[in-house]
Amino acid sequence: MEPDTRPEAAADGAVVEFDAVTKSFGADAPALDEVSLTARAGEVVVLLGLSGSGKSTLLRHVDGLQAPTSGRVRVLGTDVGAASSRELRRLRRRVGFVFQQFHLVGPLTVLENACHGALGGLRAPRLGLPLYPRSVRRAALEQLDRVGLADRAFQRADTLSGGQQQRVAVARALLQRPEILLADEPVASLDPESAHQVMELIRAVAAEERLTVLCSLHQVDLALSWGDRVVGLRSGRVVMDAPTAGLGRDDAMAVYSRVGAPAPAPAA
Ligand SMILES: Nc1ncnc2c1ncn2[C@@H]1O[C@H](COP(=O)(O)OP(=O)(O)OP(=O)(O)O)[C@@H](O)[C@H]1O
Repeated sequence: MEPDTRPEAAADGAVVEFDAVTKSFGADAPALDEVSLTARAGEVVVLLGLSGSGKSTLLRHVDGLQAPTSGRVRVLGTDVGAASSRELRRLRRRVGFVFQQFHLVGPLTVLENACHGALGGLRAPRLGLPLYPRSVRRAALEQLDRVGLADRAFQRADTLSGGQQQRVAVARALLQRPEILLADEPVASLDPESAHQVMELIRAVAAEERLTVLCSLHQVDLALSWGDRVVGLRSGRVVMDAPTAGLGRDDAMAVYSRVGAPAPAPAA
């Protein structure tokens, strides 16, 4: 039998590995301080922490938008700090990103916004829906169907509700056929019902595609409902790393206590 030479196939199934990662911006206290964590294929990891605790910085290291000051980040077999710009571009094609503010192009149709998920794999920029290959348009429609919005395909994106726009952003990310999905406070701008729908959708696609999800949230209840694991950050340090099964709301809330207050210890 041929040996499995795929670089991403770590023996323990780890697809994201942070090893003593510190990220400093100038003379300020580091945004990430000796962070070590692992995410495995198909795992939904929720990041909790106060504003400024380092959640976005951590996510930006996973798709190589930022490189560590020290320590090592390894994602799908790529050492992010040592990768060439070509290797980083290749990595980013395998990592989808969903943002709090959706980042759709409002005047364009829902379908064209979904098609943007294919841009990383196309040779030239596409201006206008007809310039996308038919296969891309078909795949984008399938993803819109999956998020329940196929009937809105030819509507302007900015005429949709916030929850619907975020579902379009998920469809756009899925068009990339990512192996990792990063979500930076994806439901912070949504009402509770829409937030629930978006988290349910992310959870469902993670299960169907064995996607690894890293998602920052401010809502502890959503974290406990939808995550497999909670990683708590405080001032750039991991102060909690625990499975959600058996984790109580008060345990998770301890992440938000101020410096000096006790918090659950990181998992061994
Ligand atoms: N490009 C940058 N230049 C300088 N400082 C930065 C930069 N990016 C982040 N920081 C700092 O790093 C720290 C962590 O920021 P980060 O955005 O990662 O926190 P966060 O937990 O995602 O916050 P929020 O919940 O408000 O989004 C903050 O002190 C922030 O000011």
